[in-house]
Amino acid sequence: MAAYKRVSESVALITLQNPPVNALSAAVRQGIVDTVERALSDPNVTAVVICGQNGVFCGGADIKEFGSNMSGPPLIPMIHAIESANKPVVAAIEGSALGGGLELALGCHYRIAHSKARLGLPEVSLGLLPAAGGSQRLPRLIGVPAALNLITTGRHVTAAEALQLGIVDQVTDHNTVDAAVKFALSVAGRSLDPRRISTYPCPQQPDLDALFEEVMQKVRRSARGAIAPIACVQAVRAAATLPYTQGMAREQELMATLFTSGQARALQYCFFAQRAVGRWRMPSGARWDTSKPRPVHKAAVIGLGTMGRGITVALAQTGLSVIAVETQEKQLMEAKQAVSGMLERGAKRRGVAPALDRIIYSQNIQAVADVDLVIEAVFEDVALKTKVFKQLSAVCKPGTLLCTNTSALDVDQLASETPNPELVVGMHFFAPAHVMKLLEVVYGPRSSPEAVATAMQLGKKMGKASVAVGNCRGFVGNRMLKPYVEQAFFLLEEGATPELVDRALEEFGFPMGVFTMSDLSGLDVGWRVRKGDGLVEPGGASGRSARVRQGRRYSPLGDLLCEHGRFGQKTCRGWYQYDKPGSRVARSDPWLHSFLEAYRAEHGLVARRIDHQEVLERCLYALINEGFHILDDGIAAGPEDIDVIYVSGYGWPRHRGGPMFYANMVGLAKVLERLEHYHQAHPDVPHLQPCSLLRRLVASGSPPIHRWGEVIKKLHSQL
Ligand SMILES: CC(C)(COP(=O)(O)OP(=O)(O)OC[C@H]1O[C@@H](n2cnc3c(N)ncnc32)[C@H](O)[C@@H]1OP(=O)(O)O)[C@@H](O)C(=O)NCCC(=O)NCCSC(=O)/C=C/CCCCCCCCCCCCC(=O)O
Repeated sequence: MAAYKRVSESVALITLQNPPVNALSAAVRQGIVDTVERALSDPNVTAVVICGQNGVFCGGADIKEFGSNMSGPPLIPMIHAIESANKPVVAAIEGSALGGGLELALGCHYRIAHSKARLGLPEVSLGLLPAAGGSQRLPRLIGVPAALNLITTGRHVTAAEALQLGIVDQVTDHNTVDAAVKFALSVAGRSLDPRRISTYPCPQQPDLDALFEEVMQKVRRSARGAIAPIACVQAVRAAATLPYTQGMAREQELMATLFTSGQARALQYCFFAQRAVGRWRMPSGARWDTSKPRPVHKAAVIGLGTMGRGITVALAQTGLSVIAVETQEKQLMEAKQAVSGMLERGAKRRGVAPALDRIIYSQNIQAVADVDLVIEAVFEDVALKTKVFKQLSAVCKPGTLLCTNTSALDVDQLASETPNPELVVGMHFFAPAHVMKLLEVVYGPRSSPEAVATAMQLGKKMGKASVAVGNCRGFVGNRMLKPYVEQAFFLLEEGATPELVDRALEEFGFPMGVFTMSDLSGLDVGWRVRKGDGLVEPGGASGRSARVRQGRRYSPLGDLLCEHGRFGQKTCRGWYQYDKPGSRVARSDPWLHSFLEAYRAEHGLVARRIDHQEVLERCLYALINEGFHILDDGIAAGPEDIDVIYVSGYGWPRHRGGPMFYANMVGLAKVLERLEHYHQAHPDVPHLQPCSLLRRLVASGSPPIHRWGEVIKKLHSQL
């Protein structure tokens, strides 16, 4: 809807009303059409101001409408009617002007923004392009290079940058609507011809072809198979080379392809999934809306290794006071230097002062006595972590939340070592912790809803995609990773190379394949875990038992590489070879290929031809199958939680929506059939045995993903 009011006698004030972000639903579009017509036909009105209620101009087209039959007036003629008006129309931009919201503003003759407003054309992140004239008007207004940057990245700009780019005409620190009304009165009666952006020629750009070629190459590289960024470049090219009307036709043509694409569905699902995980719930019935978080002003980090340093930076950048504790003096000094460096670099990038004075460093755990929350990030050793938790319980003031950053240990066990297990949760950050978006908040059977709410709120403040999950081995992300990596090892045994497996996964859209990832994170990490699980036998054992452990198929390949001192990038040798320690350039290693041949010969394995499809099906379906187990066990509340974890922390291509969404797109019956096929071929691999939830979903007619909850009978947990 849109409200209409006359202000200052001759200004028509149109207010978009669709909380919370005034999205351009059918009713809002109808409201705009009606009120603009009314203003233009009223002889007492000399100018028009369009604003949004509750301090938000407009969050763009209503994304919820995209999946349905769209009715109501279309955006393009509506914006055209505004641009062609014979009275000045001024957009008063507060809060956000995004997507269709900014396109609406670009149709206005003038734009006044509040200094705190953000503007952008983020359609690309929804698998679309700015198809209400945005791809044609923005380059005409600010030039091709700047428009390409905004439209292909979807980034939001501040009002100050928008002013600098020429997107807005004025920025105010005061009441935006008042400023816009005053401005509208001052320009009433002036010729509007120079203000209609669609009539502008696109600013001349030397060597246009070379520019588009360069941008297209860059976009293709970073898109990892996403089609919308490429369509965005093509649309801007149309703006730069064609008259406006033809450019608009091209914009529509490109949009028609994107609008119905699976990628757009996946990306729009991700948008809503990211918001849905904030509405967490636990098997006990505790929920986000009934659990009150505690205020956290002061936090502590225990252990300043790589993870502890990143967490310290993330907390300080969020505005908290931080006590950073490291008992080893040398390590403390190194950490102090590293943390300061990270804070300084981050502050420089964001144009703010570094938060150095928010951190107090100490060698003494007693220093954390008055903090509201502690994050323990000491070495991954259960005895050490237990000792730290006992010390913290004795030192901290009553009610302090105790969080562990463990990635593999049992959160319940640590909680049981404290007198107040209800105050214990896992906060599983991902390295580097100040950069990576994902945070798994792990609750145990005795974690209080208040503790979970506090950790979730802190994660949100830190700008993390925070997902509440139950406690189990590997939580959600690493638990699903295990069968994925396992399949990759088996594929090597059967005839694949690391290069082949990685290429298939990278073509699917992962930033790096499983073996490149393993080299980056260090092969010794998994080796240590497997040793702890009693799986490693020196020399890989021999005879029939060599490839069987604990009654199931096992590949000792990773262990054997570690025995050769091949730990990945840090040792210049792993699944690939590297020129220097830490180098990111993975080169094929003939040694590895000979090693694989010798290994197969020793174990009587005959290499066969393996294609990309098999790599994808075996690795991805095994991972997805584990996702179904996780849902069945009640460890994740819904498929959205799993998908947000994989998209935010494990490099799953966003335009494929996350593993559970992908399974839904492929078709659950197909995933089931392929798992059955592979399990028949490899009966000694339990991870390939289809999960009963997957069978139940298929038997229920494969409902759409938002209705899986009806089949996951009840949220129960193994806790
Ligand atoms: C920055 C925000 C605006 C606000 O952030 P914040 O304050 O943190 O709040 P959130 O939690 O994010 O959001 C609050 C709730 O609001 C919901 N929300 C937000 N934005 C929208 C929206 N645009 N539509 C619907 N709902 C929205 C959000 O989900 C929250 O609710 P809940 O918690 O989930 O219940 C931030 O929200 C934000 O960034 N929003 C998104 C901004 C954005 O991406 N905008 C672009 C939208 S796409 C667009 O505008 C496209 C325009 C082009 C024209 C489209 C024309 C379509 C028809 C063409 C058809 C042609 C093809 C024909 C095919 C054929 O031939 O058949």
